[in-house]
Amino acid sequence: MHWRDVSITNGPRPVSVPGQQALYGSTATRQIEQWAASTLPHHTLMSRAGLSVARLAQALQPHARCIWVACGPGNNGGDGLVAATHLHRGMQARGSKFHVVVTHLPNDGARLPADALDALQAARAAGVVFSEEPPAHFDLAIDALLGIGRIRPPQGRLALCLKVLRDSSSPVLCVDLPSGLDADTGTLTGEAGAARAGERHTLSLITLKPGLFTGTGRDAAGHVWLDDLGIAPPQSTPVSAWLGMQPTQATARLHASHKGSFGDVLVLGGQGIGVSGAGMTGAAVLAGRAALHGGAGRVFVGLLEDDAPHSTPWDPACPELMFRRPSLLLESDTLRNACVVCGCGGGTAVAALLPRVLSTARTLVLDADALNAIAADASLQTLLSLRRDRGRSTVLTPHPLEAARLLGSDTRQVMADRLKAAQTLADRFGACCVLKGSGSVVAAPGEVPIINASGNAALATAGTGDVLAGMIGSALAPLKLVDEQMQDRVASAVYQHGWLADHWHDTGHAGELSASRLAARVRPLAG
Ligand SMILES: NC(=O)C1=CN([C@@H]2O[C@H](COP(=O)(O)OP(=O)(O)OC[C@H]3O[C@@H](n4cnc5c(N)ncnc54)[C@H](OP(=O)(O)O)[C@@H]3O)[C@@H](O)[C@H]2O)[C@@H](O)CC1
Ligand SMILES: Nc1ncnc2c1ncn2[C@@H]1O[C@H](COP(=O)(O)OP(=O)(O)O)[C@@H](O)[C@H]1O
Ligand SMILES: [K+]
Repeated sequence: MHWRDVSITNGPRPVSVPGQQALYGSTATRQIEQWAASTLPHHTLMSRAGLSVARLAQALQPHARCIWVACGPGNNGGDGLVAATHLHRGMQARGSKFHVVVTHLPNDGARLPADALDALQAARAAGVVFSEEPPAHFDLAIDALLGIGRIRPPQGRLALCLKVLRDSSSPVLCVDLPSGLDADTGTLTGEAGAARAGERHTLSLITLKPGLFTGTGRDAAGHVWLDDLGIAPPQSTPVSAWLGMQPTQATARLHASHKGSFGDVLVLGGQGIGVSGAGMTGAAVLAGRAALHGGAGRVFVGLLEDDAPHSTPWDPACPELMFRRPSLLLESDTLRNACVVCGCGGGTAVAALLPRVLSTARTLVLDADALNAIAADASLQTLLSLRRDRGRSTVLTPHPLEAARLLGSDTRQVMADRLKAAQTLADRFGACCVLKGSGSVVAAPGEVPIINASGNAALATAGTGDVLAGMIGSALAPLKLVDEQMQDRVASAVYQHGWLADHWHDTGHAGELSASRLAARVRPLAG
């Protein structure tokens, strides 16, 4: 996601502050809204919301001649009507070439909410122009059709307006949420799909919502802005998720440190071409390189089903990697003491190692084929679930299909509620779970999940998940008692992974992003 800074002295601000931002789902937001409304004069929140929308619209398109405001049947539409009234007054003062057009879509036979009705009457009294149809051309559209209210599948004029908004090559400013986006899950209702054509902005009101940052939310929302409307959520309101935007700078290492200070990583994976005919050696090498660049003191790689048992594998681009036969590694202290990254390119061969790995490794990152093997074997699931009680730490790094296999569901169900899928896996297996994809979710047992704010589709290329597994391995390797710090530490690695993709072209001409180039850019995390 690219945050854009627009100069506004008060009101909305761009969401680009490092640290963790609280996200509140629709239920929590409604609680905050109702609590705030009960302490303020009637119509205050909608007045503030509409003014904020109008100001941001002006800042985004100061020279717009025609602004189309699409207003729905609820309070989101009310916000749009207040904004339209402010914009209309401003445009009127500039002359006859400038105008605002409102398309208002009340529900047949249903009453407008009181605030929205007031806003409609004020807009009419101010002389705002209403039209049944969107104008043929507009320089900016304001999407005030649907907000955090209940969403039904759109039909008729509502569906048509949504399509015009989603196809618009002119900028669109969404009020609170892109209409049709579920605030809690980031799934989008309606057939038109996420906008692809023009610039998109979303001004989130009172709270930031999880759905803006995961699943299809990021594409639908574009640049996200927040105006809290002067409301600080009460401490008692539970946070639904955190938006993870960790700093990535490494701190200087102490002079009096040695390679043992930074821990060992042991990568088990990379099945050779052997009997199956499908070689995936590179996956383990990528994880190993990432772990090394991520600051691990030593990195061992155990390749599975070695093709040429008497040859000595090595990585010419990264000769620091130490290759060992898995049979030796499984019997060594390294398995117990290192952070073990297991499964990258593990193929079918990894299943045989898992009983020993699950019972012995102190800290374990399970990726790819290790997850598939566990999904297919109830006894491995039991071993995994027992690890936490035995004082061992585990990270699962599934992409949505791997998550679906572990959950016994399908990818559609996982994507329908990514936060829930990640949290279910974390709670069920007593492990930290990174559900990968746009807006990766980092969940831990009994903790509020973190949605990662960095990364983009340049990462959708083979091997970047192996790099992430290695990065998490090096992030956890130096820690002794990791459980308390685990989720934040893992989230920092996930953030750096995405950050590197977001800043790929900042430092010269490195060519397009590939997994091996990505691994080479990894740096040790702070702390
Ligand atoms: N209250 C406050 O203090 C503040 C509120 N604020 C603003 O209010 C927004 C929440 O307002 P809201 O609760 O009215 O929900 P919103 O999403 O606007 O409308 C839901 C309506 O849409 C309708 N509908 C849904 N699908 C449909 C379909 N397919 N076809 C047709 N109709 C459909 C649905 O109809 P129903 O299903 O109930 O029949 C219902 O009537 C929030 O996002 C923020 O922008 C801010 O101003 C801050 C202060
Ligand atoms: N569109 C995207 N936006 C953000 N991150 C993405 C996107 N596509 C892929 N990624 C990230 O790239 C990595 C891909 O991992 P994975 O699917 O396991 O690939 P592989 O198995 O090829 O390594 C994950 O960290 C994922 O979150
Ligand atoms: K909206």
